[in-house]
Amino acid sequence: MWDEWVEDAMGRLAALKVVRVAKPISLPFPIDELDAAGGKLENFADGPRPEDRSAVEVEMDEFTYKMWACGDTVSGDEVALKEEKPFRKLLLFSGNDYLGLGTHPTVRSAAIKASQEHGMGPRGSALICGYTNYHKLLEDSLASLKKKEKTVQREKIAIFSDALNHASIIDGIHLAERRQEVEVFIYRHCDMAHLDALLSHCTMEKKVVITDSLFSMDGDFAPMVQLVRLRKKHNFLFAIDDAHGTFVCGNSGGGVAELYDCEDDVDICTGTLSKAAGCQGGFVACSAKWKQLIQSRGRSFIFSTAPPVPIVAAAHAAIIVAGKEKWRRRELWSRVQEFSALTQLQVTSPIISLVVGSEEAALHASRYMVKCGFHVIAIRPPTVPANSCRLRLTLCAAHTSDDIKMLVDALSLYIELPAKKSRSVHLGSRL
Ligand SMILES: Cc1ncc(COP(=O)(O)O)c(C=O)c1O
Repeated sequence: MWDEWVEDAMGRLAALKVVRVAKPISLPFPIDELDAAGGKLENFADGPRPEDRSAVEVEMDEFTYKMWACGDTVSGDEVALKEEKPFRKLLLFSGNDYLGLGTHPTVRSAAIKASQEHGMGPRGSALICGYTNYHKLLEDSLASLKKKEKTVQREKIAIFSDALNHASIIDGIHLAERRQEVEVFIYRHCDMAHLDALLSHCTMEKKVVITDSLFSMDGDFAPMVQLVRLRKKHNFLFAIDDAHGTFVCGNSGGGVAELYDCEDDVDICTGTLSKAAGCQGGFVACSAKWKQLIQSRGRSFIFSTAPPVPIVAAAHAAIIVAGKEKWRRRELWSRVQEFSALTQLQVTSPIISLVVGSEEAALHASRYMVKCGFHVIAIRPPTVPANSCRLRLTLCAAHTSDDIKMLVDALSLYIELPAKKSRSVHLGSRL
């Protein structure tokens, strides 16, 4: 059905002569899959190297450290970055670079080489002059990772969105609402009975279900199996935001749909290159038909400058490294298991949500952790609902088993054992 509707929309766009296609620009240095870094895409390893640690070791100047540890707010303006200032070493447990690829030598050299040869271009939107052979190569790599094709709505659309979806989805829905193109139905977080009921009562023909695949704050997975079952029953377009799953989940890093073996049941998969790819930017993996429609109608694509070539080259290199260095995913999931075993908490992903309750309690816990040498952030409203303030920890392949033990030691002052059953962990009242 959706294929026919997309074809129909394309037909209308063609009649209006507003179908757009990006015309690739070939940059002077030809690239192919083995040569995107300007040299060979090599320098792979079987396990962690000393330089991997730079993904999780950070320093904080004494002033900022004291302000954080004492609970004062710091604007960042007061900090004079003088070399002689003492710096505190902290272990980062709050980033999203899950595989530590942002600091990988191959990714670095791809960006360096591309910036030396092409600068920060292309400085134009993809439809104008911003679609280079680097962008095409990255697109094709992402399409094969996600098993998708390379490559004027009149009726309203019903959008069904999980209550805890990411802000970017909510903002996208608001934009569509303002254009009076959609009717929105919010279903309770991961509540498939609620979603089923909403779908059953909806008489609109075109239905879309959109969900985070791995929720960014709670670290829980969308119920993919049940969602696929509901898709068969209600014939909706199934869209997932795989920002935290891409490169992290599935044997080949294809994401949450690969993990649940349902890639063909996901119609549209969005993702980011700023988390486990360690770079910047995002993508939409979809069919060739959808790609055409998005290229012709997607306002943020049409009216936005294309990403700079060095970032595109680095992101492509990151995909190659993530495919070759499978140990990174193994290490990451080992750290998840170790954390789970040491705390006896039911942790299911590298995002660990320790719900504290009040804002003050979360800030207190974060201050305590920084004093112990861990960069751990308190998450507060509006990011999460009031009274479910939390510490959000993220694990990385560059963390060692000892890092996890030290982290758990520091947290153990606060963690109530045995674990609560829920995926979000509640800290003890000492906070
Ligand atoms: C689920 C989800 N989607 C989208 C994004 C946006 O990604 P980016 O920061 O690359 O724009 C984020 C980032 O936090 C996210 O968590």
